[in-house]
Amino acid sequence: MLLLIFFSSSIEAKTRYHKWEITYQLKSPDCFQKLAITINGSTPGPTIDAQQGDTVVVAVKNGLFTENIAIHWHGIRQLGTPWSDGTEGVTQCPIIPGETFIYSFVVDRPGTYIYHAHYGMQRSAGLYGLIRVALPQGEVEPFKYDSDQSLILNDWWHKSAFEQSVGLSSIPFAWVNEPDSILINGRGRFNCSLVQGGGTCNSTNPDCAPYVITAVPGRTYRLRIASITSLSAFNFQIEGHNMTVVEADGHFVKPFVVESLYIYSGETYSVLVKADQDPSRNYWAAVNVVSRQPKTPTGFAIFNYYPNHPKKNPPTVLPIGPHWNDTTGRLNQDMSVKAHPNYNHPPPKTADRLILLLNTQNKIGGHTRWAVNQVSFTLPHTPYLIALKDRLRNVFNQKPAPDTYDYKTYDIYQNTSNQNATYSNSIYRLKFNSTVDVVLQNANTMTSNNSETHPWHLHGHDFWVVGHGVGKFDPEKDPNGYNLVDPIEKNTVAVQPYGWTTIRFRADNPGAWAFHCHIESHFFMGMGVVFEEGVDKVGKLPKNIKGCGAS
Ligand SMILES: O=C1O[C@H]([C@@H](O)CO)C(O)=C1O
Repeated sequence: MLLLIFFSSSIEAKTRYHKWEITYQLKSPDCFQKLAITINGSTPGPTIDAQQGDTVVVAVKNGLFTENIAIHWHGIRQLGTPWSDGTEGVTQCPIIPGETFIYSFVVDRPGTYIYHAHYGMQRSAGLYGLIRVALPQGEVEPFKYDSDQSLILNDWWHKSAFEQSVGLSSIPFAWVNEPDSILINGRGRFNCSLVQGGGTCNSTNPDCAPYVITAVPGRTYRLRIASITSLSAFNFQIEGHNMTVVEADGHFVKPFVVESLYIYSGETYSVLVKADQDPSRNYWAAVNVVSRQPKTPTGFAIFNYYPNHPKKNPPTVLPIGPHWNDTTGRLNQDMSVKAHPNYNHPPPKTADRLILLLNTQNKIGGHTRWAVNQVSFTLPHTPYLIALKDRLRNVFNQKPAPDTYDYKTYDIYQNTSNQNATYSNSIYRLKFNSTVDVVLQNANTMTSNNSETHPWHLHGHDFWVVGHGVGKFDPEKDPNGYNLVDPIEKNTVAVQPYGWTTIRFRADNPGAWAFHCHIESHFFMGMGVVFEEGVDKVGKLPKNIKGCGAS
């Protein structure tokens, strides 16, 4: 009998309740004091730990005085709960000050995920954290480790999210510029002697003491590394230690070894690191900006060999990482990530629809914007999920968004300053259960000889990364090179400068789902689209997502 009770409780899914209050607080994560958006007083917010199959319930109270909020559960597919995706304007109305909104969703896959604000530019104000989903009782990962630790990487500005968003939407345009510092688990280091124009900066503030990972010599550490940057692509390394990549965006990877790991905003990886170097000293864990000219000092934590003092600085200089402009190195890593042979679910061999998306930077009516097939995305006042389900037709542009661009004549190396793009909130409607290929095509920006890296994130799905290439995608030839054998499944993938990336997914999750560049300012400037599938199959919408626009 006892055994029976034990058995049934160990397989029963749990409900994990969290009660959060979102408030502004003065914080000094990089020694410089700034107003940050916190969860129960902290940034990053609390880690959500759960087990596969559990239901996570988060009651979010908006304790900001004058700002709305919404929180997205990044990498969680929201099967059957599309209204809990937390995407303001797409799946819900924002949570207004003083109101409490209850998110409730099932974490259906083990792995490492993120949560973050999905309203305006609030992510860069500090509203983010980690979600770790363990395997069911009795199951183990296809790799071994002695200890499981997490590092959440971020970029940080002293300017407020308000000042940034006003700059981005003004004429003349004011770019957010490179971050002031890099944060590892919410800790960074700004050189206080560089503070201009006042402000409080205290280099001995314990808030900005470097994060320490303590390792026992000979042991193997699983490090879950997540990037939630608003802009930067990073390279992460632990001086002198190789890392074996074993997980990407919640999927087990065919293990491969790197000296350093490239990680883009919205991605998560697990790596295994063995503490097998000289145990008489500590080592730097270093984070460097790549793919944009780095103007931000190297971020660092201390990889501390027990029993050395955790605050003992390594005797070496901080590693500077690979050259920022080494696109080949980054593309090589992109192509090395494949599904683990025992967890491989190959994609359908053909797709029912091909959507070619050209990413360009444009001027529209004097504003600097990003566009996809010459359409710069704007969010409607009535969230799509509500408009579609309740058949409110005049609340967004009903004309389908364009499936292609003029790929025969478009020169991806040309400067886009003379291109004419338009604003729209039109969407892509996908046939339920169809297989869709989306090719992300990168191009030159409005600056000559410049093309940037964009990490694209899909809500509500994982996709197979079936191909990456350099130059212009050729729909006749390039699909012949697709990996349909063991492509990795992910929710975020980068498209490299002047390159292309193809993802394949099944439109099998009823709802309305954003697909966008995970650089916060780029989505703010229009770099995104929305897919709808099977909205007629969505259950009754909860009332609490409504109340804005025509809803
Ligand atoms: O969207 C962007 O704008 C700037 C620059 O292109 C114009 O100032 C930049 O680097 C971006 O990524």
